[in-house]
Amino acid sequence: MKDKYILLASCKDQVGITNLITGIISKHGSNILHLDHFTEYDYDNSDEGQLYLRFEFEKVNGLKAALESELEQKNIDFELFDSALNTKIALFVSKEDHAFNEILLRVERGEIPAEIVCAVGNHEDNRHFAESLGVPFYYVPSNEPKEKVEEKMLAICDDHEVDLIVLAKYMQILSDDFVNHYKDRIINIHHSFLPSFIGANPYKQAWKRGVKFVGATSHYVTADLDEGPIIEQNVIRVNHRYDVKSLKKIGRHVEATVLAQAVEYHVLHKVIVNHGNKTIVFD
Ligand SMILES: Nc1nc2c(c(=O)[nH]1)N[C@@H](CN(C=O)c1ccc(C(=O)N[C@@H](CCC(=O)O)C(=O)O)cc1)CN2
Repeated sequence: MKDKYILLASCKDQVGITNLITGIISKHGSNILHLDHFTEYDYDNSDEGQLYLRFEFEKVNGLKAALESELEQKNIDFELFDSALNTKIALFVSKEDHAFNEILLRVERGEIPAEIVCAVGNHEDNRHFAESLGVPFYYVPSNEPKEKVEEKMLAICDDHEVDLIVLAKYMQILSDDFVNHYKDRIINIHHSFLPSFIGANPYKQAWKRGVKFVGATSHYVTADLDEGPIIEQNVIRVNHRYDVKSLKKIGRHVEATVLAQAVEYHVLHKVIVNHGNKTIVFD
């Protein structure tokens, strides 16, 4: 497949933006391969809408610079990605392996177009599987002050030029400083259908509540625990016969697939985080 650019753009909704961008692309002789757009009007203030756009188009000399110049002049927020450059992922894990293995295997199979450059664990349990796939595993125990633990993890991520951190059931809360290093570039899998059951032990909370569905939510990580912009969710039916152990068992499959789908959306550059702590996930 030919290399291409992916453009994510957003601005105040107004006539002519799509025409402006398609005009620049076409003027450089590039073929538009995909185009998607969405306009959101505030529920309380229907006067001002926000336009979100996603383009895929052929790489052509001079086009990147021309687009960057024009979009900056027009105060359009944008990110321009080169499909030839794979996202570098750091996988963080504690003890549970289901989400960790799912991401490793999907990248290994080429189903998720990315490169897992390292794994970081606060337990040694998942070292063997990571190293069996050639992924360096760094053991960073969390029995030291959080600041020291995170200093080590940031250094590992810097050394590997990490673009995206994926928390595959990593069960330590990251500090504001750490999260700010990777704004909208840390994806977590929470083992409940948020906003239900935030925090620790969501399956125990769900069992006590007598729910008829359990679920999982993948979201960008912010300083507010489990409150970040939601990328993907799913649920599975349960009933009164499920104890907490059974809920956890059936939930593992949902957690792994929801996280994998969220990571795939991100590395395909299909996600825009809007100002309202929500996401637009393009087709
Ligand atoms: N800054 C953030 N860090 C993390 C988030 C997040 O949303 N923001 N998600 C968690 C994962 N997680 C739920 O999905 C989660 C993990 C652990 C706990 C928790 O309370 N753990 C310990 C305390 C650990 C600590 O103090 O570091 C506990 O059980 O008491 C709650 C939710 C990953 N990090």
